[in-house]
Amino acid sequence: MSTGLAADVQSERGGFRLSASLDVPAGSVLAVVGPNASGKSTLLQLLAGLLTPQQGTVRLSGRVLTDVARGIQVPPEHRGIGLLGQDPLLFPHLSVLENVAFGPRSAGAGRAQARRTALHWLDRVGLDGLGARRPGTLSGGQAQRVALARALAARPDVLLLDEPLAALDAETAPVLRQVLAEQLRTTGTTAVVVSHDVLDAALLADQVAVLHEGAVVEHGPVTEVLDAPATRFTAALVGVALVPGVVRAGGVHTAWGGWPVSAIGAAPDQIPDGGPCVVRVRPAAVTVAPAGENAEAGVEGMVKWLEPAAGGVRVRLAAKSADLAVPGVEPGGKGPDAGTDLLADIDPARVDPSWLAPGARVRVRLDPQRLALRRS
Ligand SMILES: Nc1ncnc2c1ncn2[C@@H]1O[C@H](COP(=O)(O)OP(=O)(O)OP(=O)(O)O)[C@@H](O)[C@H]1O
Repeated sequence: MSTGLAADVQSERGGFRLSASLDVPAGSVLAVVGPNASGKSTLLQLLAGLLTPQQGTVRLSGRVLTDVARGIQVPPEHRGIGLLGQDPLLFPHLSVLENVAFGPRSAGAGRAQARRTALHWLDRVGLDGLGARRPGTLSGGQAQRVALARALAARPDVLLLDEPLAALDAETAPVLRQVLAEQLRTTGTTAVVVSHDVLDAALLADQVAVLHEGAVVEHGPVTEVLDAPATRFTAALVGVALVPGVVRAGGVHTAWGGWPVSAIGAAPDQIPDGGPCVVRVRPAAVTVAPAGENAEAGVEGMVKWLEPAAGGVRVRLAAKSADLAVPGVEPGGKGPDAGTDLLADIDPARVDPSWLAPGARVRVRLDPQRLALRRS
């Protein structure tokens, strides 16, 4: 049966407070994304019934699973909720096949039927032929795949997945992401997927909730939230910079340069003259060159650090000099991506430590056509 999950919970454990309200409509997938220690696993434990909140309720299709005020806490095994945690927790004394057949058997399937179901799921996760092995003989990634097959084979009303692809290598993760996406879609399973990879949210989920320090800071359809992050936390997760600026006399002024409002690709209708604004800058809008090159174009910035990125190197840039500051513009809020830092992607062929290294001064140019503007 397809079901919907609704929770409104407040929890405190070891000095960490979580307060979250979410609604996962029947048959839809919610991605919960956020940095380390933001409370993602805690939230799943509260939904699964492994943890009791200090206050709040959890309901599944109108059935009360948790209601602190009424003293109701349905135990995990009676919730109709399957949890695949970061630790695969396979039964060590059972074979791989028996592990996967466990759910169907518990749900009343006969031995032969449960075996067929288990073989099907082992095949789907690319582990056919390993059914007779014991979990102790598997690699970490293989064990994670068995755990995924076991979770899928049990066909719970709601599936909670905590970083289901984290232990998998770069070749296996996309294959299993696809298996998972297909399974969730074709069975209409209601699911909550925790990840700090926004790709999981983009490919698996309908809705996304962004957690930061135990609070939901953004919640909405995946395409909207990831395309136009409203908070710096979400922007940091999707690799977009939110640069503060001010609109004056039809122009936008930021620490990274100024442009006529009309030149900006996606501009809102009305920002009053003198009004603060936020310019959304994707890495693709940023060009970086050695400091001496094209001195007339762009502004100077400083390389903070470099990291590998898909198809190149991602650079974090700081607007270092004081003369880049825009008078009257608040330099930025709090958080991991506060301030005027930019991200840029550089083709690996152009990466040369003689000009591109932490601390180096570089020339930075933004393409106004690729920027988006909104009120602050
Ligand atoms: N059993 C526990 N007892 C006390 N505090 C805990 C316990 N488990 C987690 N915490 C704390 O709760 C906070 C949130 O942890 P949680 O595991 O929910 O975060 P997360 O977003 O899932 O992180 P990660 O991405 O690193 O898995 C952290 O500060 C953590 O130290």
